[in-house]
Amino acid sequence: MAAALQVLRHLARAPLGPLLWGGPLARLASSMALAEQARQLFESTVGAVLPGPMLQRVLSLDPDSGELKVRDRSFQLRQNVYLVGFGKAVLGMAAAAEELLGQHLVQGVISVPKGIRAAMEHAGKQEMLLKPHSRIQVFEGAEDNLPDRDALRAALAIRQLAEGLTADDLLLVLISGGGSALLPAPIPPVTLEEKQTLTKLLAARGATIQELNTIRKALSQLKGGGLAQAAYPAQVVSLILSDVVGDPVEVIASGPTVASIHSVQDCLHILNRYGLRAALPRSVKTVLARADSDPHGPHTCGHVLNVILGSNALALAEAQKQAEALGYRAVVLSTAIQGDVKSVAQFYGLLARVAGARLALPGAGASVEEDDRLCELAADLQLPDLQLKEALEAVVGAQGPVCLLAGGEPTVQLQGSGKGGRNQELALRVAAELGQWPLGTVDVLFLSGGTDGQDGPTEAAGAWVRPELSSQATAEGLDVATFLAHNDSHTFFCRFQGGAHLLHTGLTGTNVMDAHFLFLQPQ
Ligand SMILES: Nc1ncnc2c1ncn2[C@@H]1O[C@H](COP(=O)(O)OP(=O)(O)OP(=O)(O)O)[C@@H](O)[C@H]1O
Ligand SMILES: O=C(O)[C@H](O)CO
Repeated sequence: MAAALQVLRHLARAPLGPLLWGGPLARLASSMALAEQARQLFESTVGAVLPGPMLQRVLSLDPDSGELKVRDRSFQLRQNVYLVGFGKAVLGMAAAAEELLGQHLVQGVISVPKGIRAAMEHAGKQEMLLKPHSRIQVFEGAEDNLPDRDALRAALAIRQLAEGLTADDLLLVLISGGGSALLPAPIPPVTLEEKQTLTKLLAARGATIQELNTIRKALSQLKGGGLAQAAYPAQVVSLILSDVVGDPVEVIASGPTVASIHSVQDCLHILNRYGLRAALPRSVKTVLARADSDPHGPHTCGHVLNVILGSNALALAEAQKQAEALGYRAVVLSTAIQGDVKSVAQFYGLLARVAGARLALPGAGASVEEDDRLCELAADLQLPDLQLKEALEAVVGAQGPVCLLAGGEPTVQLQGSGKGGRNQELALRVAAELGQWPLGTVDVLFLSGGTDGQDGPTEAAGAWVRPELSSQATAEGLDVATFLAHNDSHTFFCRFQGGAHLLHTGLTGTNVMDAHFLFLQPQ
């Protein structure tokens, strides 16, 4: 990485190319207010992964022959399709699937978050709702993303439907983030309450989603390939909307149609790591001990086709196209942003400084120390797909407005009892970082938004900030550091300039993690 920056320092001092800034595209870019462009770009990002368009990209049905195409695979339909689904985005996915399948759909059961139908109705999003005489039965449950009795009822109805299928049937499985909590079917004698407690403890102690879902799979009848097994010998097609970095089908919603490859030893390591092994309920120990000597071995899933329908990468690819159409030089930095929100904010703050300096003074750039520090921050975050060198090269070559795009899911270690979400907290922390640097003649805006439209337990999707935010807030009597110390970013943004920096979309009906945009515009 340090070598990459040496090259960039050289590039930064190279003679200027033709001056593009001031051309027609750039004029278009400057004609709309930057904040409005950021908002519109976020909407386009979400629009690319809405259930309807996503399904239509992957599925097509020939109404005459009844041939269903799923990417390059074909299935002959003869009113033999059943549908199950679980996840935060599944209501809209089911509506789109029912519309497409028509009379071929015999019956369906879906498990979706409590209150989602009322919220979609309230927002006037008819396309996210099932038609009045739908063949799909809807269960709502898992309030606060935790498995509950309602979700258990849904899971049992889904299992029953799957178990009744024959070799002539096709089961369409719709999966999205939040699916684990919406499909709880603990293996007896583990109870729902015991599973809920273990899940909560693991999450509170900082277990990753990979670790959490490894444990969930070991204790569940339907996760880790159990649903596919229940549906055998029917053919199974799973359509998956990814909310996990890297789109691992075995992790998303705990992979109900993907054979689990984890051993009991893997589970014990995880439970040890979080200090939970000693206090395990007897039932959990019994199920783990039984799994070790299971004569049937892991579930086999040869009758299953798993397809990723949509992801953060797909959403950002659309954002990149839209930003370019607005006259920006747009680069996708990473779709795997993870790590503590403080480190992520430091990274974006310094990135703005380093990139801004290159844009303002193409022959000079930032200091060697700043370049090196940026590399260190990037290395600490361990982002497998980071395109830092490419992004900085693009800045040097742009000589006009630049938009750096990224996605993922940073984590917030909650210390205060304030109201916020990881996107609003990230935006506020980035504002505090930006306030430290003299960015001179470059206009900077950073936006962070959750693609599901709800950031933490707030009504906002996220927020956008500029370098002058901290000083403007001080003038309004608001101290950014105090709000951050209490994880109170939402309260801050509600008060600051009357809430003008909040990103409000309402529930979007989709969910592919978060999107981050960094805009840099020479003045
Ligand atoms: N006061 C707060 N400040 C900052 N972050 C918070 C606060 N309260 C909750 N959070 C964060 O919000 C997240 C939970 O909210 P949310 O439901 O949007 O995320 P999620 O469960 O990961 O779902 P999704 O991935 O679908 O967005 C957690 O990451 C949590 O740390
Ligand atoms: O449901 C889950 O397990 C998480 O949202 C990850 O997909």
